[in-house]
Amino acid sequence: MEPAVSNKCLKTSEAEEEQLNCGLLHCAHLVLPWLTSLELATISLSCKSLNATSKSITLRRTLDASRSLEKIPIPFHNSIDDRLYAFFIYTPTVIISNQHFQRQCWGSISDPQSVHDESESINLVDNWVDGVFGCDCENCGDFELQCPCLSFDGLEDVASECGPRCSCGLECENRLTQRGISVRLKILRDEKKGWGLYADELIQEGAFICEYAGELLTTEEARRRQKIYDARAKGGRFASSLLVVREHLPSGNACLRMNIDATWIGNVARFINHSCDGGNLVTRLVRGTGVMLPRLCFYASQSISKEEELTFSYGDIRLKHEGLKCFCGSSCCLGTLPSENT
Ligand SMILES: C[S@@+](CC[C@H](N)C(=O)[O-])C[C@H]1O[C@@H](n2cnc3c(N)ncnc32)[C@H](O)[C@@H]1O
Repeated sequence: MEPAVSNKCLKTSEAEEEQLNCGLLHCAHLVLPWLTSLELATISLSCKSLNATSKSITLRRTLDASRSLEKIPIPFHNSIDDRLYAFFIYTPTVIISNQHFQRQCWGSISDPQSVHDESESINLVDNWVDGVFGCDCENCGDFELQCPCLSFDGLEDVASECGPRCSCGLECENRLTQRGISVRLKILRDEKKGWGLYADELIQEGAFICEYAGELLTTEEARRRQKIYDARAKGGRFASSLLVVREHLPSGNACLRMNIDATWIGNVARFINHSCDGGNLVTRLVRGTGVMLPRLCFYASQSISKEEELTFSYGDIRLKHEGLKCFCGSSCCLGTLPSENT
């Protein structure tokens, strides 16, 4: 009789163990997508099942840098080294700097809706100007009817769109940049420049590519971070993405300054590398009617073929003596990347 009793005990404990493993695996699927790449790599060493879960999360991360926050997935490809993807928090548009927003679910097998729900809690910049009302056109795209939001002031680097108080919806023809990325892109690794953004289809001249999204910083905070980034860049293997946008009046005086840092929180524009010849992109400040801050948007300055890298000029000024080496490869390359005092 005795062996039968112990067999029964054994069966119960095996069943319990299986149940425990199932529970652990379920927890792992919920928790691991919230980890950074380093944390994920560390935990994957602990046991076989966590290793397998980490691998499937990593694979899903490489397939879409935008975590389904854009309409079209934007994959990573790397044939240079062992980095499978770049880790950062994704935001499709500019957000107010938020020290508390440090984690985002990425690579989960569950519905990507979880990222959408969570992104709604991101502090988006939605700054309305009091007393400004929007248009009430039936069709803003009808050129004859002249939507008042389509003001043309003759400046090529400024554009206007319908805003939050207009009666039209997101499908309005005059809200192109608000609908997000609609061209196929991919992120490739280069031996000298690190990650870069590439066309994954033929892109027509003038097409909207993406906004430069990131954390909106005060000038004081931008200066503090730039010092840290400069020190880290000297050690190699660190790329920062802090952009200072200055809008100038026709007199030449600056009237607006925005500091956008996409180093930790941003979108795929953070992968656009510099080219001394100006590259194939132009930037334009896009203002929505009744919205205080414009958004910096990239457009194709020429037709861009599939597999071509998307680049623009970071500027003309080179103030830092030990500037980073430039590998843009253009015939007019100046040898170092532009650098200004933030
Ligand atoms: C906005 S990020 C671009 C994405 C970056 N390559 C990465 O791996 O994340 C800017 C950084 O990319 C690198 N970079 C951009 N353009 C470059 C170029 N023409 N030559 C060398 N490095 C470049 C520099 O490290 C620069 O600080």
